[in-house]
Amino acid sequence: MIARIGIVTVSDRAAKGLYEDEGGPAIAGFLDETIVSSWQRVVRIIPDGFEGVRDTLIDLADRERCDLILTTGGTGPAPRDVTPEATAAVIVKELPGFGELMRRKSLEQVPTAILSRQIAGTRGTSLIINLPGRPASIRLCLMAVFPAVPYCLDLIGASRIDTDPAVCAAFRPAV
Ligand SMILES: Nc1ncnc2c1ncn2[C@@H]1O[C@H](COP(=O)(O)OP(=O)(O)OP(=O)(O)O)[C@@H](O)[C@H]1O
Ligand SMILES: Nc1nc2c(c(=O)[nH]1)N[C@H]1C(S)=C(S)[C@@H](COP(=O)(O)O)O[C@H]1N2
Repeated sequence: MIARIGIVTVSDRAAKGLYEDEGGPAIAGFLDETIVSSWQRVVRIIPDGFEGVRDTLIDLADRERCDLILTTGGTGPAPRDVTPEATAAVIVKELPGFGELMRRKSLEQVPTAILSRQIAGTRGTSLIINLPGRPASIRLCLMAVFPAVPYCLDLIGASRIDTDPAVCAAFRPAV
């Protein structure tokens, strides 16, 4: 099966068209550069808000059958930042290591990295990962965690993805 990857920008202003979304294209650019096997993208740009983010994640996981879903935005402490809450409502198993590692790497870039409450987890055969809203954070965060993503997809029965080791070497423990 060809892997399907959901790319979700959660931003009030990008959803209204007040600025052009740079987060979704930054995620897609990383994936284009990194993944050498075939994959299909499913793109959404939605405003902040619990129900909208929750329903989008459920739609991408259960109906669109996305193997991997990457969100950007809405992870901070502002009142409308509820992407982690919506993600927590949708996942069955949390994978705390993803958020821990992304925050640790981001802290080398900005002290405000601790303000991101980004989480990750699985729902059926989908892996969902939150990224901060700042487009500059996306490559850094994905470079940190992506080596573990293909094996995680193997373990949950999702479609296989292969990466270019020159960009980001996937680690699959020998069996
Ligand atoms: N999708 C995006 N495209 C381009 N720039 C973005 C995007 N999301 C965030 N940014 C930039 O990063 C900054 C911090 O992102 P944050 O998610 O906190 O935005 P925000 O203030 O909550 O507003 P909004 O939800 O309307 O994007 C924004 O002020 C904006 O400059
Ligand atoms: N790598 C990286 N991580 C980062 C940032 C950044 O600029 N680079 N911004 C931080 C800031 S200022 C905030 S408020 C939080 C949450 O951002 P979000 O609400 O846009 O998701 O992410 C943090 N993580």
